[in-house]
Amino acid sequence: MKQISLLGATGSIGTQTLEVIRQHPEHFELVAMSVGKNIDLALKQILEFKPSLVSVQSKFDLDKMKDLVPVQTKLVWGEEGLIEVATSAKATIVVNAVLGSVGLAPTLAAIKERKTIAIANKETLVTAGHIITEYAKKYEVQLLPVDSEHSAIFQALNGEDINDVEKLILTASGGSFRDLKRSELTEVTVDQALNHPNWSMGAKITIDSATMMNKGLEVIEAHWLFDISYEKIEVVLHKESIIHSMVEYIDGSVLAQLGTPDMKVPIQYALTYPNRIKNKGNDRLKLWEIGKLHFSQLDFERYRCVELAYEAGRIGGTLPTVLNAANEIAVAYFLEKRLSFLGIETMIEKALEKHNVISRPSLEEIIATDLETRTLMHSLIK
Ligand SMILES: NC(=O)C1=CN([C@@H]2O[C@H](COP(=O)(O)OP(=O)(O)OC[C@H]3O[C@@H](n4cnc5c(N)ncnc54)[C@H](OP(=O)(O)O)[C@@H]3O)[C@@H](O)[C@H]2O)C=CC1
Ligand SMILES: CC(=O)[C@@H](O)[C@H](O)COP(=O)(O)O
Ligand SMILES: [Mn+2]
Repeated sequence: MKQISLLGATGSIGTQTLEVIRQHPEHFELVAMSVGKNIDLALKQILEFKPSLVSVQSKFDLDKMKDLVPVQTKLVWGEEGLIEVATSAKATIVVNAVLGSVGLAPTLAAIKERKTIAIANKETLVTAGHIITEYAKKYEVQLLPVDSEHSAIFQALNGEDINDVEKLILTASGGSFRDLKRSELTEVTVDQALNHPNWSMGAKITIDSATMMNKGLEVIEAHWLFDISYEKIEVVLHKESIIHSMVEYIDGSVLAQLGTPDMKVPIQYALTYPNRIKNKGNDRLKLWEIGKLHFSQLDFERYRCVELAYEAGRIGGTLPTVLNAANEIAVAYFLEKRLSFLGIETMIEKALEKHNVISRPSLEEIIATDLETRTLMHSLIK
């Protein structure tokens, strides 16, 4: 039995994690969880899973909920609440499915308590990958990828020496606008952007897929998770999202992980690792039904955000922090219809240009850079 603490229980990854737990009560128990603002869903989840600790984003919501939860459920709130959930003494594994760099502090706190981390929250690795991986090494904690591409690579690596790897090949669907030319992107709407061809996900990552910043963030995520240089990370367009990613070894062998686009598969693998258990609920891959798989080379001019992410990753220091924070703010403005689709990358590029990079930044410098970038973005966009 594994005791799970789940950050971001009300989100797309969070609810799918609960589905995996629901399907395997003999293997998993939810002991703690955090939510943001969706307290209606949170209350249902609390009544079903009976975690002993729950964090909500605001004190206001905590006060609204306190008479509605079982007496055994302790309620906490804010960043301290997230940290309390991430470090819950009852948990052995923390699933980080929260959105954005708010996931950084609880992840570090969980590592210090030697919890295994199943990490979906890529923004945390992008903003402070060197600190997370340094802590993980120091406290001998395993970071288990949940992101589909990184789970695929992790499975294809299967413990092989990273020095035997020629390159990692991340697959990219191309997102909602993959059939449009760059000149056709000027008028696209939020609703159109939210219509991902293959995956049903939270709003922010769906927009990231449309700009392909998602793939850029994933390149940086792969760099940190697998300790590999950017020169050895490649992106290939694969519109079916059936091959979730590949590892090319130095002898020319290429190992891929395939499956229907279903996040419950990598979530379950992270929870059962190093073992596998029967997946009771997913659609199995029937290649004869799909018939053909397509691949094409990435055009960096069409997908400018991927280029920006490679540049930020290669330069390193505080630049990935700026990339991530600028992207979080720009996407939020786009979702509020206060910034155009192409405005997202224009604003990110401005923030990157204005930044004086600090190399090997401390945690304090990362936090300060994140905040400064958010402030700058508000002033640039408003
Ligand atoms: N969705 C997917 O299929 C995939 C997602 N990922 C990554 O997983 C992470 C989560 O994505 P996804 O599930 O789509 O996102 P969602 O927006 O669906 O869910 C985000 C979760 O985080 C909570 N949350 C948001 N902001 C805060 C905050 N400031 N404080 C506390 N809690 C907060 C939300 O709470 P509430 O809703 O209650 O406000 C919700 O529970 C992201 O990093 C994403 O890139 C990676 C691969 C695939
Ligand atoms: C499910 C998942 O891992 C997402 O990150 C997905 O990869 C998005 O797809 P694209 O970024 O390839 O459109
Ligand atoms: Mn992914």
